[in-house]
Amino acid sequence: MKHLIAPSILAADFANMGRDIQMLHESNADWVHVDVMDGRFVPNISFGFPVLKAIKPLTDKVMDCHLMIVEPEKYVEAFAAAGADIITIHYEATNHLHRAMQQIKATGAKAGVALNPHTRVDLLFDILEEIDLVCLMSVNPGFGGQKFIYSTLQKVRDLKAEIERRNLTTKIEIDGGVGLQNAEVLLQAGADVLVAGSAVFKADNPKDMIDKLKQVGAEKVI
Ligand SMILES: O=C(CO)[C@@H](O)[C@H](O)COP(=O)(O)O
Repeated sequence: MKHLIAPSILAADFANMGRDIQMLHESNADWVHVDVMDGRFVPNISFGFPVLKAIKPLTDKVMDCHLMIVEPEKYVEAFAAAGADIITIHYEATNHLHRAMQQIKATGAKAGVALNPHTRVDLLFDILEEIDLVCLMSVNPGFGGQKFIYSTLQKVRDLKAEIERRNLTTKIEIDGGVGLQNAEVLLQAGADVLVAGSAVFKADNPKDMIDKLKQVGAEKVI
């Protein structure tokens, strides 16, 4: 499968969000990555489902919602109703991951799990069949513009090997510090989706940067 690019609107200009979504709509981006932060699970507050609801009608791109919030189960239906196509919750934020995956899928959305940099990928293996997307955090969640944590690479390889061994369709998404400097090595390790915030929105030409990230075409070898 050709890899997908999901620009993170955490790095967009919040005063011109409509303009930035229009830019993504016209671009070759595959998904729009929506980072929801509550000031409790992470030490930052971004935006919630009212913003998702406002941007949803502006594009038909997949809305990839990453909930960095405590008690995510309380808000799954609200995010689905606001237009989330993928709802990703944190492993570290729930005691009932299997049930939460079922809850998300019951809304019609795809179900994702995000792992903080310190959380082992094998903790997901018992319920991997239930997970549509694993988002491996390659920075500590909460802020854009951080440095990529290189130990993520081995996690990508280990997870990819397990997904292929079991012939599953679970996608691997990498989130944090991703750009042209590490896209190729991430794809070689087995990544399917690259989230890029600063790399896209701080570029002189964001649409060109999206094209460049899409063109990184390494053969996947594990
Ligand atoms: O979830 C997060 C941060 O918590 C990410 O989605 C960042 O928004 C990615 O930003 P860059 O590292 O690409 O600037």
